[in-house]
Amino acid sequence: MELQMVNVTRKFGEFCAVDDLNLTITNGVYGLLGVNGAGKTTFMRMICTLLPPTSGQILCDGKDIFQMDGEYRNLLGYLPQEFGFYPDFTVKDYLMYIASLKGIRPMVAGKRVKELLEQVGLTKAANKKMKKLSGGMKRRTGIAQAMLNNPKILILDEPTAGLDPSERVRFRNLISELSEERIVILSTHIVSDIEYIANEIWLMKEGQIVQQGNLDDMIASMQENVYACEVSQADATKMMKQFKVSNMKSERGMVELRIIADRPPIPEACVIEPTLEDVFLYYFGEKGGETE
Ligand SMILES: Nc1ncnc2c1ncn2[C@@H]1O[C@H](COP(=O)(O)OP(=O)(O)OP(=O)(O)O)[C@@H](O)[C@H]1O
Repeated sequence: MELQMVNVTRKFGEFCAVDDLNLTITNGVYGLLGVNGAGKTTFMRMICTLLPPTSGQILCDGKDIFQMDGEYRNLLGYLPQEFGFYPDFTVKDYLMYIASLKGIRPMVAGKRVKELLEQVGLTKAANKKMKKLSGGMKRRTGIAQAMLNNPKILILDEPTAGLDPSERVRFRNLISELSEERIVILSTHIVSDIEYIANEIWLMKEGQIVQQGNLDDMIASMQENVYACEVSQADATKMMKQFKVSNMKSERGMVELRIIADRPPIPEACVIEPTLEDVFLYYFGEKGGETE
């Protein structure tokens, strides 16, 4: 399976939300990382045929997805940022209902729902009402509905938003498990989600992919170093204005700073190994601790 984006652009009036994207996507997990408003949802809605590009084409194994119609939708599973459900439906009824909307026969659907409830760890909650579920359980139900038709392309828009750390880890593991033999594209602005599970990372800024590759490629693309140093509170305040500070931690009256810069911020600073969070700040952050 291959998805190809060829000069894909989406404008809203004069505003360009997605700007001339060219990507070739094969099986694997792709992490779309960007600040709010970067164009992630617009990008995903186009791949799901919910929004046509203003210009350019999206091809699935060489065929235009907007012309494939039902054939393409059968290949697709989508978990939107906010997914609608009837609060009084039980988890099982909700999944059976979505299965019927997807045209899955009741006999097949019953078996599939059972399998998926098992896979997402919701067997015991099958008869719980949707309104009684925790945030993590709701998201797991959301992923189960996206997986009903065993899609070859799975699109997850901010799947871990609002989850607590243990739910987030559990959800990440689930996504990794589901990623065998399919294309999974997930968007987030939570760096660690991507760091752990994406084979390829796309950094999106103002509608463009400014950098793509695996974690090592991302780190290698940085033209600056990451430095660690320990300074007084007064110096830390000054340095915050001067440099991109990716972390600060106060300890024993001193402040440990993690700084992204093209030169040592102070002579004693030592170079340390960058993380994806540093890369994110390198591309998106500003000096003075402000981010876009
Ligand atoms: N229907 C629309 N009409 C006008 N502008 C839109 C529309 N949809 C999106 N935009 C604009 O396009 C830009 C990209 O929006 P998009 O929702 O794709 O970003 P995002 O990266 O998903 O952000 P977030 O993380 O906040 O969801 C934003 O500036 C948004 O205001």
